[in-house]
Amino acid sequence: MPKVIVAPSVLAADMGNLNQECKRMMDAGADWLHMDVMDGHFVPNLVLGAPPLSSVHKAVPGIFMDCHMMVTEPGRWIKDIAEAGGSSYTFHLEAAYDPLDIVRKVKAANMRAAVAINPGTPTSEISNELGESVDMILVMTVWPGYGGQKFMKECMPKVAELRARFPNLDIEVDGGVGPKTIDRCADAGANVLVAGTAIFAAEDPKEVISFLRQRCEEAQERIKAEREQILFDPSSAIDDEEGEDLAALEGRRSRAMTPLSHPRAYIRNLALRRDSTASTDGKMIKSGYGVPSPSVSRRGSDALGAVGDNGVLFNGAVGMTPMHTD
Ligand SMILES: O=C(CO)[C@H](O)[C@H](O)COP(=O)(O)O
Repeated sequence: MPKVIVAPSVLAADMGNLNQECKRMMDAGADWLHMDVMDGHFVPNLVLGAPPLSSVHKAVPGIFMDCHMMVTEPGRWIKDIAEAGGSSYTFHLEAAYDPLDIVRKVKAANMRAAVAINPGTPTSEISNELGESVDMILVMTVWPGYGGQKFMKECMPKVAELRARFPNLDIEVDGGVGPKTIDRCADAGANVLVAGTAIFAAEDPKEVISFLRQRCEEAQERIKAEREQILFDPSSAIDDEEGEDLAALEGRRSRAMTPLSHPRAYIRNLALRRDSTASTDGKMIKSGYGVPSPSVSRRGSDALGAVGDNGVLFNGAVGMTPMHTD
């Protein structure tokens, strides 16, 4: 799993002292600073732009500015943000006419390229080509525009699905992330954690940053260990949260397992499917809940739907899993 990165969101900073606020976060152990840029059109708020970012870049040595562009014309600001010292440029998929072209331009400007999706945008909108061309995907866990909103846990299946498709990609979550919600994010597979209010308003930001990092690293270790155990002994894939095993779940599609209802078991079983598929060397691709489809060739499965990283079939086996709403 990729390295855990904690990025305080400056939306919750004292904007009149932005340079000082960013230094304060770096001293508290932040890896990146998440710079929210809003144009008043894509979101109903107006915040930041290249000049203040340039000032921060000059005043805070070694800062990594993770620029989240909540703007209607994402291609328009690439040069300005690069010249201001931006390290990463995240544009919204909803605002992009040609996302791959934006990615090319961002990389040509020597920044990391990332794409963001709003709570209402499904992961199916992110093509394999786009996912493989970016350095990071940002899954918004609130509707963008304002800090201090309630974390939307219903966005976690999207994180889990993207983690399964792109095992080594940075996956960022932003909105309502903090000590109370970190476990959901970490269990779903997020590794870049943006938190505004939870860090800036804390009495001890250092403590919050290290808590978020620690919980996420622990989840990564747990997922890795569980995955190794499954590879060693596939029959151990018992859902310890509900006491149900894979075989039982297969016969009960109407109460499907989802990342939200059974987060740890869901990720374990995605890994199991991925690895057992990979081990057949492309001769057999599994679909649904571990049901082999020997007649589906790699070419044939491409026609049915996308084959994700390591051969996971995304013709709906994961993406269209009925949601468990209770
Ligand atoms: O992009 C954002 C809002 O559009 C912010 O980064 C986000 O809301 C962080 O703030 P908080 O942690 O207080 O929710």
